[in-house]
Formats: sequence, C-alpha cells, structure tokens
Amino acid sequence: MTMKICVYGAGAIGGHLAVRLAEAGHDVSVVARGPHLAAIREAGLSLQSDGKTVTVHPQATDDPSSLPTQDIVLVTVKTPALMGIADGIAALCGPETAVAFCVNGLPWWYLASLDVPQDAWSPAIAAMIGALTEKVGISRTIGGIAFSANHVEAPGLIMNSSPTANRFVFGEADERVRPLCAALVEALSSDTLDAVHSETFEREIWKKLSLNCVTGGIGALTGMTSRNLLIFPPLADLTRDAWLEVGAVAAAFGMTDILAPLKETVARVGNHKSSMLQDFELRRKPEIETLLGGVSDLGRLKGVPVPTIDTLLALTRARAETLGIAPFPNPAQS
Ligand SMILES: NC(=O)C1=CN([C@@H]2O[C@H](COP(=O)(O)OP(=O)(O)OC[C@H]3O[C@@H](n4cnc5c(N)ncnc54)[C@H](OP(=O)(O)O)[C@@H]3O)[C@@H](O)[C@H]2O)C=CC1
Ligand SMILES: CC(C)(CO)C(=O)C(=O)O
Repeated sequence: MTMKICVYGAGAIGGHLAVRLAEAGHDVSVVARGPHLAAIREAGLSLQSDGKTVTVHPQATDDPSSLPTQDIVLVTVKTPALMGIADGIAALCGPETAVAFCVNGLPWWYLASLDVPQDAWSPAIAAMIGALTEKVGISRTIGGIAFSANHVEAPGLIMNSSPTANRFVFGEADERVRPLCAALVEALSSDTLDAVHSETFEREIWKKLSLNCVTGGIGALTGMTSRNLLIFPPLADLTRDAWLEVGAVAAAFGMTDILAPLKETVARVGNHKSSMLQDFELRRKPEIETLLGGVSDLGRLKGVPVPTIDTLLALTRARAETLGIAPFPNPAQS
C-alpha cells in the first residue's frame, strides 16, 4: 500500500529516511527550511551512503498547512525544536494519522505516560510534554530510535557514515496505531536499512539513552569522538559512572538490565562525532534536556543519586549558555 508520509525536519536522520521511503515508492513530502529547502526544491534530496548517491524529488515546503492530511508524519527535528512545531504537526493530521517521533533522549510521550507529579519536571521538560500532549496526543504516537550515523554535508545532501549499521527501531505508544507502526517498519525495511518493530520499545529508549548520555554529554564537553572517549584514560571513570547512573535510574522505573557492555557499545559507534557534539560545534541548540535533564529529574524523583549526570547537565547547560545556544531561556537571567 502506498502511504502519504511527511518527514518533518528532513535533516540528517529525516533526510536519510525520506530518501529510503521515496525509493520504496511512497508518496513522500518533507518540511524543511532555509538553504536546505531551496536545494531540495532545486535539485532534489540526496543520500550518499557506501559510495552510492540516491536522489529523490519529494514535495518540499516550510509550511506544513500547505500539505494534505498524511497517513504518517515522521518527526525528525532536534528535541528543542519540538514545542515550536506542535501546531505544524497537528496541521498534517487527520483522525487516523499516526505521528512517529524518531529522536534521541527521553521522548515526551514516554515521560507523559509515567506516573510522575507535574512539578517533578524541570520547566523545559514540563513545557514540551504539555505542548505535544495537547496538540498531538499519545494516542496517535509512535516512538522511533536511530542507530545510524549521518550529517547534512551540504544543503540537499545527507551523508551516511555508517553504511553497514543503519538500524531504526519503532514501537507504538498506543495500541491504536500499531498497524501504522508495522506499516512504517515494512516501508523502511530493505537491503540498506534494518527497520525493527519492537515489542519492548521502552527498554530500547533506555538502552539508547545510556549511550547518548556518554557520547553526547561527555563528547560535547570534550570534543571527542565516541571511539576516542574510550581510549583516553582520564575519562574512563567519568564514562563508566554516567553509564551506570542511567542504568540505575532505568531500574527504578522497572527497566532492569538495560546496560550492554560499555566498551563494545561505544566502540561500535566508531569515530563519529555525536549529534550533541555536532550541535555544539555548529552552534545549534543541543538536546541537553531530553538527554541529561530528564534523567536528572527522574533520578531525583526516585531518590537515585546521579552526581555524574548532574555534573554533565550543569556543564553542558553552562557551555550552551556561554555559546549562546541554550535550548531554553536561563531562568537565572529572566
Ligand atoms: N545525526 C545522527 O547521526 C543521529 C541523530 N539522532 C537523533 O535524531 C534526531 C534528529 O537529528 P538530526 O537529524 O541529526 O538533526 P538535523 O539538525 O540534521 O535535522 C533536523 C532538521 O529539522 C529542521 N528543522 C528544525 N525545525 C524546523 C522547522 N520549524 N521547520 C522546518 N525544518 C525544521 C532543521 O533545520 P535547520 O538546520 O535549519 O535547523 C534540520 O534540517 C535527534 O533527536 C538526534 O539526536 C539519532 C541518531 C544519530
Ligand atoms: C550515532 C549515535 C549513536 C552516536 O552517539 C547517536 O545517537 C548520535 O550521534 O547522537
């Protein structure tokens, strides 16, 4: 069945997925902006992987309300941008539309589904949960996690640097959209991409988060690629402690044994600059709150000590503030 699929934020991850979905024959459109949008309109959207370049020509716009109602909206913006596009996502939805969020960190819908008092959240997380719950709603939501290394090489061109490891895991947040989640996984499955429909998606969130807290948090502060974090001895304790703390918070929420062997997991990422490090270098708003802030909030709530995560959180927030890329206004200055 051909589906109407809009990729909202067709950057590194979204652009990769948009190309593969268009290749598979789906009716793909993309929401993009600036020079990237102009390039896609002019010459199409290209993905370079394993020495091959594939170019597709999706309808491209910066105005989601100009597109028809979709079967699936695939949201792939960085998490600080989510609140600002809640209305734009809603404009693409009819009663049956599913919205898949393929992002790193603790997703808004997972946090919203936890039995947690509203005042447990830091202001940024509370605002994100509120906006997405109101405008999109959990009942149409699918979660997505990318194990795939990509960047935007130039406007209109996505570079994939992990051609032998492109795994995307999806799981419905609500049973109602299970068939569309299965259809999305089928649409993406191919020789070049391993798409998985997970029955235990919430465990996958924590597993991926344990990796991102280390490679994202420490990588962004040190400038080191994931592989180098492992081979630089002074970082050994910090890396291990951050990793263990995420595992302890996950366990407090019933997700036991989520930690895979640290060295193998980080080494598999290779010589890649984590997306948070890329954000710091390119002066884009980093995903500090969904990667580190949420873990800190949940640790505090359950009485699980997270001193390393709290230190990384304070330092990344401060660094982002100094660089003028803090995801949200600093309450101390308002
Ligand atoms: N890159 C990677 O290898 C990996 C990324 N991830 C995760 O995937 C998610 C997406 O990351 P990634 O693809 O790297 O991010 P990118 O910044 O490359 O892509 C996001 C895109 O969304 C666009 N965008 C943001 N807001 C709007 C808007 N209001 N209207 C139109 N376009 C908009 C951005 O445009 P602009 O550039 O103008 O801001 C950008 O092109 C993140 O959660 C990340 O952590 C996970 C695994 C690996
Ligand atoms: C590719 C990977 C796993 C590296 O940390 C990632 O998720 C990211 O870049 O943020």
